[in-house]
Amino acid sequence: MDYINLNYTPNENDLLSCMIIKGENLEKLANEIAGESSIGTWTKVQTMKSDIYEKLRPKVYEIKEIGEENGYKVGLIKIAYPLYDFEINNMPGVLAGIAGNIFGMKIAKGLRILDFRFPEEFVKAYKGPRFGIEGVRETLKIKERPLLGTIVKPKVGLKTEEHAKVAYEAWVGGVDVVKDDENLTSQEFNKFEDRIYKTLEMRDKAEEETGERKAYMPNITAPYREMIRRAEIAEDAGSEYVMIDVVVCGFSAVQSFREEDFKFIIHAHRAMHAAMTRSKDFGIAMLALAKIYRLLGVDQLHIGTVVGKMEGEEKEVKAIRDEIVYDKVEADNENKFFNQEWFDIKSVFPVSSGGVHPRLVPKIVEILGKDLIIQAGGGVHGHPDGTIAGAKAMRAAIEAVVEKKSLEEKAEEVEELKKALEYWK
Ligand SMILES: O=C(O)[C@H](O)COP(=O)(O)O
Ligand SMILES: [Mg+2]
Repeated sequence: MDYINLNYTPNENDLLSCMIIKGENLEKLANEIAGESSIGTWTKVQTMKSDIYEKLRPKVYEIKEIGEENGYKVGLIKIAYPLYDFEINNMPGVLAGIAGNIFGMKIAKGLRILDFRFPEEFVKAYKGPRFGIEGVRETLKIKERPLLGTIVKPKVGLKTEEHAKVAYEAWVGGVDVVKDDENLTSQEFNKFEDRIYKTLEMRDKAEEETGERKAYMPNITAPYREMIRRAEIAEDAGSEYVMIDVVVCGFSAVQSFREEDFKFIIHAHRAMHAAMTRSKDFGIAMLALAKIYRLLGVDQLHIGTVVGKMEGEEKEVKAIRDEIVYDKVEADNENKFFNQEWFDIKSVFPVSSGGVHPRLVPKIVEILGKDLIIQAGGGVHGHPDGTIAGAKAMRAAIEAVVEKKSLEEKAEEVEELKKALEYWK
């Protein structure tokens, strides 16, 4: 079987995949990757028919040697798969092919998927976000400025009443959205059912007192049926949002959840993504995952901060932002390897979270723009004067950006910001 065809020009209906591979012989490796991810195996099989080969075989249409590492060749390859290979609206099934067995092949000394190009028919088979940036802004009645979020801290341990009180303080201090942390689910000390009602009660109180829209993002991460049960509780309690740890819950759960009848804004936390995205040798780039989550239909997705505590370089994080925000994305051959059209699929609100505090806000907005949800956990609840002061300081930092003032200038007006700037150098 030969899947190499360097003269092939991808058809607009092909699903394309781009990856960096490492091995002794790039052609041989690319050929095996193409086969293993579609119709091939390690040997010729008597059951293969010529029409299967004709209709379903992928084509490796680009192989570019880009270097050498530990005696192995490193190359960038592109593969085109005919859509006929797939059940197109079954994301787990599709990934079992194009991002399945191939990572474990002995012959591959490195294999990192950088990008996919999803063709029109494929894109249109998915729901995409229900709300997108526009819908979220409309719900929260915030037109232009970045949204301010916080994560209740400590991550786990607060009792339900304490959790609701911290949320309340964050809201009245100026936070728009309060979320559970990724590892808070329904522990003994803070049961989901109690937490959601008590926290939403506090949301209502904060809305009344501030005259602003406030929202809570309860984490419904759990085995799927329990996730649904918790979503029903969230619906009953009057939450606009649910939060899902999308990587650990899995592609099947995320796709299914979006296909349910709920009308929630879905906040996607990406806990565990780095197990797939961080290694330069093996894995899948966050950009490729982000495109998948946009198709599946999350409304908000953590993409990184560049300047905060989590790994993620400026160009990469910006490229991820482009892929989830814009309708048409052009390849830059550095992080984005394909032009991608999103047709009617809505945008996803990018979320910058992890190690954020007021001093970092101007830089984050400079890099990623105003269509952003800026979240700070430690950067709110770590303020020397507590949560309300921390929320005020973060909100003032966002206002400074909007008003085109320096943080120092704004700090002259807002004592809490001044203190935060002194505390977090
Ligand atoms: O879930 C998150 O995004 C993190 O918990 C952020 O927390 P931090 O602002 O304290 O880093
Ligand atoms: Mg967290």
